[in-house]
Amino acid sequence: MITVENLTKSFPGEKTPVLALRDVSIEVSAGALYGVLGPSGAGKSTLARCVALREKPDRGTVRLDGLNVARLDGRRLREVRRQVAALDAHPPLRAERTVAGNIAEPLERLGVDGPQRRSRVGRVLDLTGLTQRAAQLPGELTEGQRRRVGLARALAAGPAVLLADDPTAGIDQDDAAGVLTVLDRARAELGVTVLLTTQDSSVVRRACDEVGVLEQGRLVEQGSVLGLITDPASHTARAVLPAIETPRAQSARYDRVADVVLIGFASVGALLPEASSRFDVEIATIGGGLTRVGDTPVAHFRLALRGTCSEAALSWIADRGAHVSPVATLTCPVAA
Ligand SMILES: Nc1ncnc2c1ncn2[C@@H]1O[C@H](COP(=O)(O)OP(=O)(O)OP(=O)(O)O)[C@@H](O)[C@H]1O
Repeated sequence: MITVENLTKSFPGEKTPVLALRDVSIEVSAGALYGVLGPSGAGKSTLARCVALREKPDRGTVRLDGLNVARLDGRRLREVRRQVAALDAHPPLRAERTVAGNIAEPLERLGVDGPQRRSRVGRVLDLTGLTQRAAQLPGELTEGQRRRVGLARALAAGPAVLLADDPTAGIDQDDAAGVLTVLDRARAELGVTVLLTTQDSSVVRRACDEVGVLEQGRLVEQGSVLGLITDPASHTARAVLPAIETPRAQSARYDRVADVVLIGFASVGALLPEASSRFDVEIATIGGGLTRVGDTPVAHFRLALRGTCSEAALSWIADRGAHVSPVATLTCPVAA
């Protein structure tokens, strides 16, 4: 578990210091995939560097499994550093060494013996989908494959925490999906706690179970992604859910209009048809759409209902766990 408390970090600026982090506190559960989401300059890399012990904060504490890292002495600090791996955007791979050799390098430096080294390299090659590439040289790989070699290197020594600063930057959608799959497998199969930073909300939607949103060095929101999207006004919901772009006039022809967030197979597939037949109301979807958050189907729809029991149908939908926000309907001007 990573606990960051009241972290503040500034850098010297031209006239006044640049406040990169302002009193930021986050909590990353053990084994979670936590995404720090924010625009360029929000302080994401600075936060990742402070957690990776590569940067010293002005104020505040970083605890790894409850241990305040600032209080550790030389030997203990080196041990803790070994538990925290950081993925570089452009991993420094040795051109003359094979993929397997590059992955083995950090283990060689740690003095891990031959058989153990081979077994660990084999495991992370498999985890990163690079087994077939083990004997190739970095120059023969795509950028996405090189990024996965970097991940394999970072994971080889068996860290407890992996910090991935913008892991999908500069690679195409397919390569990005490959990198996110590896991060998910690292968490699921090796129990690694992953903290990634990104400007791309689709990375949070596809891969993260927890999120912290940074804006101008401040944490404006954090929590589980599925929890935060139940409030359509949250930063996470606005970044992750399909947008509703329905002209208001379209609502006028209905008795009730509401925006709903439906989470999970059961509610997305069955709730609306059941409400329609139970209450004998017509339910039309006049905006929004479907997406997936991780593996979970999620809908953000604008529903328009017609029928005397429209209100009761909406209450029934809400009682079954959907998040319903009524939308005011326009009344049509009546011609004189
Ligand atoms: N070493 C440094 N010296 C001076 N200013 C810095 C330094 N590192 C970061 N900053 C400043 O701190 C602020 C936060 O930068 P940071 O790189 O953490 O943001 P970011 O959210 O990671 O941005 P990006 O997504 O573009 O990487 C920015 O204003 C940046 O210019």
